Amino acid sequence: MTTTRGLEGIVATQSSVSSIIDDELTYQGYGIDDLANNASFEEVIYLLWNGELPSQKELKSFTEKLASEAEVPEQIFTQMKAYPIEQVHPMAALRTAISTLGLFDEDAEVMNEEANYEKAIKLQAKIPTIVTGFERIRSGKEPIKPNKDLSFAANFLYMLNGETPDDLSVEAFNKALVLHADHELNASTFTARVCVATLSDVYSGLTAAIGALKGPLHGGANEAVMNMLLEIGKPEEVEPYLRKALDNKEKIMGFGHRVYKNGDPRAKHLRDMSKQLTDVIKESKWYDMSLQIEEMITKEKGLLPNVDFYSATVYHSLGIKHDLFTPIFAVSRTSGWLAHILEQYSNNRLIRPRAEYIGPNKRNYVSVESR
Ligand SMILES: CC(=O)SCCNC(=O)CCNC(=O)[C@H](O)C(C)(C)COP(=O)(O)OP(=O)(O)OC[C@H]1O[C@@H](n2cnc3c(N)ncnc32)[C@H](O)[C@@H]1OP(=O)(O)O
Ligand SMILES: O=C([O-])CC(=O)C(=O)O
Repeated sequence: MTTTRGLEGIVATQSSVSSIIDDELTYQGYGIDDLANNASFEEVIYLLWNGELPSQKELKSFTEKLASEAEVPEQIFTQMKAYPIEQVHPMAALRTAISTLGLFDEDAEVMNEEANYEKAIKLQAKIPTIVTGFERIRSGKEPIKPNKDLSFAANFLYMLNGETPDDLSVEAFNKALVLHADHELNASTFTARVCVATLSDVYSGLTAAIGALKGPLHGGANEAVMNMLLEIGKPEEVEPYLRKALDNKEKIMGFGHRVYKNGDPRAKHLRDMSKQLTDVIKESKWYDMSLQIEEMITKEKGLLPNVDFYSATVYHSLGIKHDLFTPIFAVSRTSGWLAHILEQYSNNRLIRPRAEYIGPNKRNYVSVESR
């Protein structure tokens, strides 16, 4: 038996949802640059789940269906109000809320293609309401009901802040959602597939995926990037901070990638948005510091920024609290997780690899009195 640490390079499944070939990312064959520059997030969800971009008519009815499912059972919010809210990370709250949501779906255990697609719609529609509702509750405010007349991106910002967002914010947020929607067999998507490959239900798959995204080596890195920038504080501190971190062999959040060795194709879009948005809020120092960090880490370690690096300053510029960055990643990635869950069900086989045993040799039990 040979083991491959972290399953690096192992091809564990076939998928038509998204591909990374020669450092190029596509969703169902459409290049990420094309989608990021042109598509609405609603179109991307439809594409990931159906394999084709929607016609105008299909998009209209899909968008209406999503909007009609956006409210959540009041009990979700009642339960949140009972959490020890000041110690609860929003990703932990989201993980619990998605699991709880399953309790209120009478079809949670129904296992057929149509029922699973319906559950996908419900989950994608409700996750923004949950994330924003939690933020409102912990800020001592009431959750805001979804507005059916707004796009997915605009409605998220509206439910978060209680105001109709400006066009630039909506455009930037929509682009961020498109860029984060899917990414082949990343750790959280693999987690979702492993879970549902036991023929467990969609809610379990999504709950498992959220747990995997939460960690700082994966989706949690975007919050960690902002924490690093805050800790550094000002441009002149970048060099000494990084020098110390590198000397201590610390990981620099937002850099490196298991698959991309020549750079993450999503990063340039986020870098451009970060420049534009930090200028708008007159806090260009965050962008300048990010560039400085990029230059030094690339020069000294040969590492390039991943999707999490510049998304941090994009979300910060949109006035979003830093511990909501990863839940926002989850709102977007739910579309990809669900596409993979539906694909897994459609051609399922239990996922069960082997472990190379490195424990003690076989030995005999010794009774507790003789130990
Ligand atoms: C959406 C996403 O999930 S994107 C990734 C988000 N995560 C991060 O940004 C966290 C920081 N980055 C990392 O920890 C890693 O680059 C990962 C987890 C993304 C990829 O990890 P792996 O493919 O396992 O690479 P691994 O951690 O083995 O790194 C290889 C070498 O590069 C170094 N390295 C990799 N990333 C970094 C980093 N961000 N900072 C400093 N050194 C790094 C490692 O220390 C290691 O060096 P060594 O060979 O001297 O021990
Ligand atoms: O693919 C990965 O390993 C991590 C990543 O970039 C993502 O999930 O978007």
